[in-house]
Amino acid sequence: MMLSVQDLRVAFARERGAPVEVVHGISFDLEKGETLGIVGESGSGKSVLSLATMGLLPRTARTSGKILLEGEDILTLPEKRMCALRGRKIGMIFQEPMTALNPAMRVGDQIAEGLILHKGLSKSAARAEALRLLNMVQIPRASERIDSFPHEMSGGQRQRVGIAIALALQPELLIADEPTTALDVTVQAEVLDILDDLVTDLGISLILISHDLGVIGRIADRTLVMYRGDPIEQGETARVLRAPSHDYTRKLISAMPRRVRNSLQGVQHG
Ligand SMILES: Nc1ncnc2c1ncn2[C@@H]1O[C@H](COP(=O)(O)OP(=O)(O)OP(=O)(O)O)[C@@H](O)[C@H]1O
Repeated sequence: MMLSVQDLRVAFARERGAPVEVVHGISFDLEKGETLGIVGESGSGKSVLSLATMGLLPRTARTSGKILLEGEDILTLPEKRMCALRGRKIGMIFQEPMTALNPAMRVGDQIAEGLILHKGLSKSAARAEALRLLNMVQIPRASERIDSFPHEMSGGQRQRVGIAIALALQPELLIADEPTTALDVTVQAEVLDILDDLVTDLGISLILISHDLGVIGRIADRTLVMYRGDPIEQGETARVLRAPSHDYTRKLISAMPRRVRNSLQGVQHG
């Protein structure tokens, strides 16, 4: 088992009064090579859950339950050990690649940086690896683009660079928080397909977080639906889409464009 979250609760301390609980007892398991989609509206606790998994909750957070990463409980690990896991075992892909990338540094150098720092690669070996990664995320003319600055690339290409950076240290678990929300719909599909292929090829486990069930439905094996901090439904994505057991899930499904809904539910249409 890659990740096992067991009855996770997160509350935030306030200056006055009792802490406010925002995640109310979430449990799920994630196998190696599996993609779990977490869907829910704004404020449902998706980001708090992903920060908890990265060991990045603010000091005001109070937690209970367990987040076992290959058996080690992230909630009780010393910061030093957590730092070692972050990046190495767990990679993160962010919503807006422009804010995650350094605008003043060539993309190849940004990918190489982690390899030199954490893996002890020489400059030239790191550059060669950066080029391999850029090809892997299907950046066209990668040998030229390696020397581009982020602003010289399209949004979709920047997000691919973000994926390359996350993959550089060969993590076993990737967390992608709204990775395509900032992109055009056609580019969204491309980036999701690349992510899906990589996860399959490399045998990585992926947590894909989105408010959009259309995004989740495209690549997630299993889906967890969250509503105001509660896990209200969880199961195989195909089952959740075809036979949702909760009204809120039905609402999310009917909010999708019909064409997307039909294709995800496997409905034939002309
Ligand atoms: N540092 C914090 N201190 C206090 N409350 C917080 C903190 N971070 C998040 N919350 C609260 O936790 C709840 C869940 O927030 P979270 O960001 O996880 O939602 P989300 O589902 O990721 O929403 P979005 O899609 O808008 O990012 C919200 O009510 C939010 O106000």
